[in-house]
Amino acid sequence: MSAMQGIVIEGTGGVWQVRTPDGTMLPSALAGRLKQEERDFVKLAVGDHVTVEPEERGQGWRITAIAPRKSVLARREPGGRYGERVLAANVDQVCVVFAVANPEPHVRMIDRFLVVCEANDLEPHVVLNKVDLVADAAMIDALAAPYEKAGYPVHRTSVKRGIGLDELRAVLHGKVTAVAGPSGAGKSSLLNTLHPGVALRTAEISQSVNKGRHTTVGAKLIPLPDGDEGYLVDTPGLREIAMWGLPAESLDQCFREFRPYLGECRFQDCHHEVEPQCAVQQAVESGKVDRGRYESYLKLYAELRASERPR
Ligand SMILES: Nc1nc2c(ncn2[C@@H]2O[C@H](COP(=O)(O)OP(=O)(O)OP(=O)(O)O)[C@@H](O)[C@H]2O)c(=O)[nH]1
Ligand SMILES: [Zn+2]
Repeated sequence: MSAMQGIVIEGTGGVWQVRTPDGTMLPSALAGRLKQEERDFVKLAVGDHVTVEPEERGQGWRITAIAPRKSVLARREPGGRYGERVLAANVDQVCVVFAVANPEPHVRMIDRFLVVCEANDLEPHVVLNKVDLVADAAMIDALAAPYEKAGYPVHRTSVKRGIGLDELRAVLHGKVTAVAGPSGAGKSSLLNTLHPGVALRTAEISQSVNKGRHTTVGAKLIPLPDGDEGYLVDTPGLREIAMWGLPAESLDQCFREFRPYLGECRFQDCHHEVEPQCAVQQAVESGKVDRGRYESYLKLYAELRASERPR
């Protein structure tokens, strides 16, 4: 047998499960040469695309090459002292799932999570679930509007009535997707309806910017069944990626709809708070940027600044 290509879907105790395109699982160990080259920031992670070769003796496989990553889901350490801890590589997108009712959606929390996605270069999809619980479609449209206006895809779904499920299935198809959202939003129900048998340890979104927990997170990739070629990222702690280490100064970049105005402010180091001739504030005044989104920015900016102050 010769070299094969695959994707790392799980790792425990130095044994990595590499899945080939036909679904075969190859238990593999990192080749000695790669181990030596390995530094904190290039550690093998689930989602890595690798080349494996059969061991000369025995039945195992050796990982002999790691392809360059196109994205990294990482937890930045406060102050950046220990570099990043990579939870998963090559994650394509995040489905941020909220219920339109029961529990009530918390829009500031949606904004917070979109910032986390932007900071990690992950493509967010907003999923508004339980649309069966709100009879007034205009209310749902009002909830979706700021996100649609900012350029995010918004999907309206109901597990109960079977609304929007084909659309969401198409979003997951062929992609590596992380799913996040508050408890009770219907994440498990959605995934189980789309792909029966798929179970995730989904995570609640942390209310606080920097209040992450130092627990160990073993992420896994779950192949979607039925030859779908997509994967779900299973991590019990998406809260771990929070916004640790995100400099307050780069928060404005994480509000996608602000970007056309950045650099247009009078002051180069404008925080878009109270400064005169601020292009972002002007965009809010003229209705080009949603005021609620801007208020989220102000709140998160203040939080990030507070956490940067020396103790
Ligand atoms: N009416 C209605 N109820 C739903 C819908 N989707 C899920 N539910 C219900 O909402 C409750 C919570 O759903 P879960 O799928 O457990 O929510 P979750 O987001 O996985 O929650 P955690 O596991 O706590 O993170 C369950 O009682 C579901 O039956 C929906 O589209 N409409
Ligand atoms: Zn400004």
